[in-house]
Amino acid sequence: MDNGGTAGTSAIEAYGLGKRYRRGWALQDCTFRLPAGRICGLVGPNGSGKTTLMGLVTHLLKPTTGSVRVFGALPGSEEARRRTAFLAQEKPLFRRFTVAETLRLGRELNPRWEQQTAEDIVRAGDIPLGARIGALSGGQRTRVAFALAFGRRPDLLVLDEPMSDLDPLVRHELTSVLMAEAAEHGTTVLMSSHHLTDLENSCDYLLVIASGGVRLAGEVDEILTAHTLLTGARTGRGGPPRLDRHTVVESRVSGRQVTALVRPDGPVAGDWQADSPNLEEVLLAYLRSPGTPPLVSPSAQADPKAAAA
Ligand SMILES: Nc1ncnc2c1ncn2[C@@H]1O[C@H](COP(=O)(O)OP(=O)(O)OP(=O)(O)O)[C@@H](O)[C@H]1O
Repeated sequence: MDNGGTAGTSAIEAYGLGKRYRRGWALQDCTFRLPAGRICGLVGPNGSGKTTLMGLVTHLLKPTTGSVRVFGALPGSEEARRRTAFLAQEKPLFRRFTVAETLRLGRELNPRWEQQTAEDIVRAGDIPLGARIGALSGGQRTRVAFALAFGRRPDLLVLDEPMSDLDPLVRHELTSVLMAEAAEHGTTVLMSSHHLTDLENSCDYLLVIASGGVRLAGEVDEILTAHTLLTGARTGRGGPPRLDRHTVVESRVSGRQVTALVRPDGPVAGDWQADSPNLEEVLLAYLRSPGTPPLVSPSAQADPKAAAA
């Protein structure tokens, strides 16, 4: 992958980041690092602060506590604005504009605009440039919004549930567009979604937030290999021994069978069948078990100096 000379650098570095509204905290003590060039899924229950975090990264919101940097710059700075594109859930496009007029506006507003990239994305969806935005389907509108975002040639693309209103086929197709464009240009993507299978198919990095901050952060492969799915019998001779040594993320009993997702600390003894979990199993276990100690892999650990530089 071409990282555009950004390999090893941080796209986002957040330290103790928090946002409080009158009614209370929307995001608290959020500390993580997103290395440049990654496609990162942002996961959390409703109301856990995903949109708030994206607002802080894109300078739509100001933090109450802590700090955040985008490629080392303050989100409100000229550099961070130039390098960041944000696609909000509502995808604000002018319904009366044609697709061509929409792209022309993108060109006029953005010095780094790449007309060819934007047009290619639109054409690949067989959308006529003369069509009015208001006459497009939801999937076609999302494609035009993607074209606008990628046409800006951002180094960081922030997407708030970009596929939420699309059917599975269009979601699958636009996920491929997103991955191909990001890989070609070395774009870092931070994308919130509740579709865990979509994330499994597109993301190589993961950030899970829930009340109280970051629950999981790091490379998908690292996160998966840190966990084991154990299955054993609940009672009787040879039943599975206790798992005290290990971090038990979640343990469920179904009939006489026990299933446990654990972060093993050394070999697991006893009468367990051990399997590798998939990403959906890990994510669901963490979302259901907010008390589990967080797992932040070394590449996702923020440096307080870099986050506040
Ligand atoms: N402008 C605001 N004023 C007051 N409270 C707000 C505001 N925006 C968000 N909140 C509150 O902050 C919390 C986090 O909201 P946020 O939209 O960031 O969550 P989310 O994870 O994106 O949720 P969802 O998955 O439902 O989109 C919620 O309790 C929400 O009610």
